[in-house]
Amino acid sequence: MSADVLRPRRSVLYMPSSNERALEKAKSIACDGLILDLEDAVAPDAKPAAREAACTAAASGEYGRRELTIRVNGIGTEWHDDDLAAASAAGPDAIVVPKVNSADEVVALVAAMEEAGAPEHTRLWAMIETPVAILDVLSIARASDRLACFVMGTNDLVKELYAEHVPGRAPILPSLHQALLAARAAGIAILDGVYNDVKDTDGFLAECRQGREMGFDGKTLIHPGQVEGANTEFAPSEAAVEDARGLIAAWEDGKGSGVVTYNGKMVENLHVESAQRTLAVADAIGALQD
Ligand SMILES: CC(C)(COP(=O)(O)OP(=O)(O)OC[C@H]1O[C@@H](n2cnc3c(N)ncnc32)[C@H](O)[C@@H]1OP(=O)(O)O)[C@@H](O)C(=O)NCCC(=O)NCCSC(=O)C[C@H](O)C(=O)O
Ligand SMILES: [Mg+2]
Repeated sequence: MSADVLRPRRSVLYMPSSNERALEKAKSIACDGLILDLEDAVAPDAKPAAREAACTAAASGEYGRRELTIRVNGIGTEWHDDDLAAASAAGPDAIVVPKVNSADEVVALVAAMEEAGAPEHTRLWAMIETPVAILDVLSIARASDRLACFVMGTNDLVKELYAEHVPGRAPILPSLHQALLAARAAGIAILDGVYNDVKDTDGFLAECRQGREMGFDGKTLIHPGQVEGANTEFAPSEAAVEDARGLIAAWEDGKGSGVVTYNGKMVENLHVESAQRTLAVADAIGALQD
């Protein structure tokens, strides 16, 4: 397991880069990552100033352990090229590109980042939020070593499918699973989409739990009030850590046999590997400092 794959991404908060107060506040929010937005959350008139603010923030080194990313405007928009060039030069941890639709687009994005002088540590994160992306998601996931993460854009996906936002998300589960399969096959991280109702804590926590059970690494968020819940739901619980330790101990006690039981359940090598991953994730979270 590489360090990058294990980097905690339980809570990744979007914020409009045009909102100076929010950019300042973010320095003390306990999220694992930030997406400084230049796209949907920023009005057309405010985009040039927002671009400058995001790039200044990314270059400032003032966001501590938080993984700092900039979401540029989409390919083909009037702002995209300038956003990508400026963000590349600023050197955030990643550049998030909305509505990525093909492997060719990934290759072209990486070439443009390199041409604009993006430092090696600046990765590409691709938003998966259209039907065409879902239908070609494995080739997108495998298009470049610089692509480190998928971010689900569930609002755009619901819109494009003519679907509806419903509890349990049945209309988009096949798409979410398809993207998860591709991310895991390619060995990259994947973040769940946002929960729009910032006042509905129960609904938000239920959706976090669902995302974690499906296999997402974390959730994208739109409000600071969602951070604590995501941090808790996407971290292994104390019980899960204890269970993982017990399972590994039972396996080691029965060394030599291909299968043992723990708490009455069959344990094989693959369960041991899952338990080791749980402990590695818990350790990576435990090592975080503010
Ligand atoms: C959703 C909001 C518009 C709500 O704003 P507001 O009503 O002002 O919230 P509060 O009054 O509760 O705010 C309390 C304080 O917290 C700060 N704040 C609020 N949101 C953020 C944030 N995201 N990051 C940092 N700080 C934040 C406020 O400034 C208040 O601070 P203070 O004044 O000091 O008390 C608002 O939360 C918001 O704008 N959220 C982000 C929206 C956004 O970025 N949208 C775009 C990304 S989502 C998307 O596009 C998904 C995808 O593409 C898809 O297709 O699904
Ligand atoms: Mg979107």
